[in-house]
Amino acid sequence: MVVLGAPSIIPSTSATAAVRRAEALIPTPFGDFRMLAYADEPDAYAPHLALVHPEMKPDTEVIVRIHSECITGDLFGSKRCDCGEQLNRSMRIVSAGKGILIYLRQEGRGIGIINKLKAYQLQDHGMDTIQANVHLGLEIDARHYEVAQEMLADLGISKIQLLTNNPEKIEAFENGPVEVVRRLPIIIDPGKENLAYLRTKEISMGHWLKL
Ligand SMILES: Nc1nc2c(ncn2[C@@H]2O[C@H](COP(=O)(O)OP(=O)(O)OP(=O)(O)O)[C@@H](O)[C@H]2O)c(=O)[nH]1
Ligand SMILES: [Zn+2]
Repeated sequence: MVVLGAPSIIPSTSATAAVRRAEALIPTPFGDFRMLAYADEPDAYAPHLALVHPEMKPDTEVIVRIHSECITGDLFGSKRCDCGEQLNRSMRIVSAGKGILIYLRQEGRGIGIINKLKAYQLQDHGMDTIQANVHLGLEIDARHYEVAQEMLADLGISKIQLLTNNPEKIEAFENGPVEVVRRLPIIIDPGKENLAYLRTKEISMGHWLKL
């Protein structure tokens, strides 16, 4: 018999702003994961998600990807960015390494899908990804990573190997409850549609891309 609301197989160790609200097994082409939803409100529409390998061991240096929502790239395969390919590759790496993928609901570097589409339109008229956000009166990058650290702490994790090319993500972990012991690059070969975007990330945002 399935008992709804049964105790989690992954113990919860904290209850901060990101409260674990629900979880279930999700079989994917990359393997099985437990999907856990974290939110302030019990029935929040867009909770942050953790995809946890069923054999993840919290007392090891867990391989972690912190992925920011990109509906255009992740869901529809847009070639304007590298997000969809990064997501697929991350799931493969995380599955093989018995790690965790955290999916943060901060679409468009935190400005939301409506503003991201407006920014894309400006980019189609010659601005780069930074200039477009500035033109709209928005932050270049409005993302935060505290919630990801809270989720990792909730899962009992204190040391991670972080899959990223973004120096700000590494800095965000300094002095926090979770230590990044190693950075693992996740570089996607550029295509003609995203080369300029990736170059801007490398040159103006300091991403470690070696293009
Ligand atoms: N505002 C804005 N957001 C974008 C644009 N292209 C992608 N994004 C968003 O950028 C976020 C992904 O950021 P990236 O800079 O690709 O990667 P990252 O997460 O910072 O770094 P990595 O860990 O190395 O992948 C997602 O939330 C996307 O929706 C754009 O042109 N404008
Ligand atoms: Zn994207």
